[in-house]
Amino acid sequence: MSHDAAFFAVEGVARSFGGFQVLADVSLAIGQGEVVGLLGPNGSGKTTLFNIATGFLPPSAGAIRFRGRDISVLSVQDRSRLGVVRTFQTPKVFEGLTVRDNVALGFYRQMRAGLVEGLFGAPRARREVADAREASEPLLARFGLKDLADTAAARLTAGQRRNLEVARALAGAPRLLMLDEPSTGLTRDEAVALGDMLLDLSAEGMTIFVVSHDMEFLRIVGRAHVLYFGRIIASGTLAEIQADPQVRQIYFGS
Ligand SMILES: Nc1ncnc2c1ncn2[C@@H]1O[C@H](COP(=O)(O)OP(=O)(O)OP(=O)(O)O)[C@@H](O)[C@H]1O
Repeated sequence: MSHDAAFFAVEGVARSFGGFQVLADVSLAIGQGEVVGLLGPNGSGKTTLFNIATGFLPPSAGAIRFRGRDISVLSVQDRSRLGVVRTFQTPKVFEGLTVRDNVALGFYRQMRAGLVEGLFGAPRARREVADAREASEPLLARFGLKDLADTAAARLTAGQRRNLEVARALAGAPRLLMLDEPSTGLTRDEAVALGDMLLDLSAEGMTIFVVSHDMEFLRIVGRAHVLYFGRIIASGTLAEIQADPQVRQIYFGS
């Protein structure tokens, strides 16, 4: 698969909170179709980098480029419309809505008008709601959620919630799928199943950027970067990173 280095790029990103520098001059690039990991100990700045990449936080310096365009000033919604879609460390689902409607909401950005209104009864949006629910069915099936489609999301297990969150993200037709600690809270079997699912998506051409410190889960990445105190200290294949003396020292403690 050919990798276009300009597909997604973090360029010289820095971020401070108060006087505390959390990210310092971070640059990395992801080619179209790649699966790239971001590792690092707790507090090294991984989630902050994700928040900056997706528009939840502005950087203090630097830029985010997507498909050649500087998207740094765009809102979360505008980035999502362009295809930069993320999941969260703690899955964000609408507890009171059914599993099906949680996935249906993921189709919202592709709709002309008020899916949210439609879910709450405005007649003019009902057609779109019906369409979104129908479009959700293949994703529900793919993520093993078909039998739970009419269940309130609040009743799901941690693994099911994670699958639901990823299914909803996919409903947004991402070009770049960003996952923050996706194996957290999953059993080993669930993590393996989710990793296999992401490999399938990658084989279909999806570009994936994943934060994780779960080395078994990270088998899915082609390359990874290691953050330490807000700087990238190593980049390469997982094997290269695992063999890096500095990474071994700070990350594995040996
Ligand atoms: N809004 C904020 N205000 C102040 N400090 C913050 C804020 N967000 C993050 N930080 C600090 O920035 C540092 C990096 O946090 P971040 O969550 O990005 O790290 P992380 O690598 O994702 O860690 P973890 O694996 O624990 O999630 C931490 O010291 C954190 O306390």
